[in-house]
Amino acid sequence: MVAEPEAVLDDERMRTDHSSARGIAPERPPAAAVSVRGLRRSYRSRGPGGVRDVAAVDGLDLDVRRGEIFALLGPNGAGKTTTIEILEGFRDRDAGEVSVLGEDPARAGRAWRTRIGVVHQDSRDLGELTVGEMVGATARYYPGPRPPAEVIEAVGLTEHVRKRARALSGGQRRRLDVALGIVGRPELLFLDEPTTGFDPQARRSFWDLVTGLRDDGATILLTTHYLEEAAYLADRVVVIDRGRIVAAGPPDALGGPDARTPLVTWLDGDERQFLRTERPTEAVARLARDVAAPGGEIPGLTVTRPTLEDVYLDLIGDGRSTTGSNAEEQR
Ligand SMILES: Nc1ncnc2c1ncn2[C@@H]1O[C@H](COP(=O)(O)OP(=O)(O)OP(=O)(O)O)[C@@H](O)[C@H]1O
Repeated sequence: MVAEPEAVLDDERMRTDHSSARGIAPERPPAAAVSVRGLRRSYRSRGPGGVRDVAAVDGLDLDVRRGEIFALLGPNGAGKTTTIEILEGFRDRDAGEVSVLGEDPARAGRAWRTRIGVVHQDSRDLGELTVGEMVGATARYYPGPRPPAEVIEAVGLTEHVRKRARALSGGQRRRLDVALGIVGRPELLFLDEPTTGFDPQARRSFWDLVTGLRDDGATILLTTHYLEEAAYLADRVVVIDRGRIVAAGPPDALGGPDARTPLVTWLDGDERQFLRTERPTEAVARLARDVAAPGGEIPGLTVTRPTLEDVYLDLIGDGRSTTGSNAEEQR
C-alpha cells in the first residue's frame, strides 16, 4: 500500500470545488485529473567521480483535481519539467504510478492526446506559416476545437493574424504557443512557464484567459517562477525541491499558519531587528515609546505581511527570506 503523503491529505482537506461556487451541485465528487504515486526519474550524470544516476524526480505523489488550477513550483532543476513531460507522455519514467485523465500517459493513444493541451517551455520551430494559418492548422487535429479567430483574439494576436509566426516578438511567440495549446479545447492544459517574456499587461490578460478556461471546466497544471502568478491563479500549489515535495496547499496557507504572520522590522544601530506578530499596531506603539526619540521616527520601520514569494524562499532555504524572526513576540 502507498503511504498517504502530505500533498494527498492537503488535497482532501482543502478541496476547491468551482462547480458548487457557480451554484451547480456535482452529483458526486469529480475524479482526479492527474494522480501520481511514487514517481521516479533519474538521469545519467558525468561528474568528477565518474558517471552516476542522479534523481531528478525522487518519489513524487500528486493529485490534481478536475477543474482546478494547480501550480508546481520549485527552483531551477527541481524536477518540474521532467514531471510535467512524464505526465504529457513525452518522457518515460523509472518507477511510479501515473494516471492522467484516467490513462497512463506512457501507453495512451491519439484520442487521449486530443484531450490535453500543452504549452512547452521552449517555443517550437514556427516555420513560414502565419499566426492565422498555424492556429487554423492545429485546430484541425482536434475533434471539437475552439474557433481559431476566437483563440487568436483571446491571446491578443488579432492584429498579427497575417504575420509570419517567426517574425513575432518573444512575448508574442509565447502567446501563440498558448493559442496552439488551447485551440483544441483541452480538458487538461499543461502550461510550463507560460508567461516568460510577457509584458505586465499581457500577463494580466493571460491570467484572465486562464481563469476563464478554469471556469469553463478545464483543469490547468502550471509551472511558473513568478510567485505572484501562482498566488493569483492557483487554487493549490506544490513546492518541489530536488525532486521531492517540500510543501503543498492553497497559496495563502502554504508554510503553515505562522508563515503569513505580519512582520515588523526596524533598525537598532546598524542591525535590523525582526518581530513577527499578529498585533503589529501594538508592536509599533511599543517601539515608538521604547525605541524612537521623543516625537521622532522609529529608525528603518517596516510592517509587511509575508507574500507567497517570502514563504517560498523560506521553504526552499534560500537564506534571503524576510520571514525569519530574531525577536520573540512580547505579550
Ligand atoms: N535530458 C536530460 N539529461 C540529463 N539531465 C537532465 C535532463 N533533463 C533534465 N535533467 C536534469 O534533471 C534535473 C531536473 O531538471 P528539470 O528540467 O526537470 O527541472 P525544472 O524544475 O523544470 O527546472 P527549470 O525551472 O530550470 O526549468 C536537473 O538537474 C537537470 O539538469
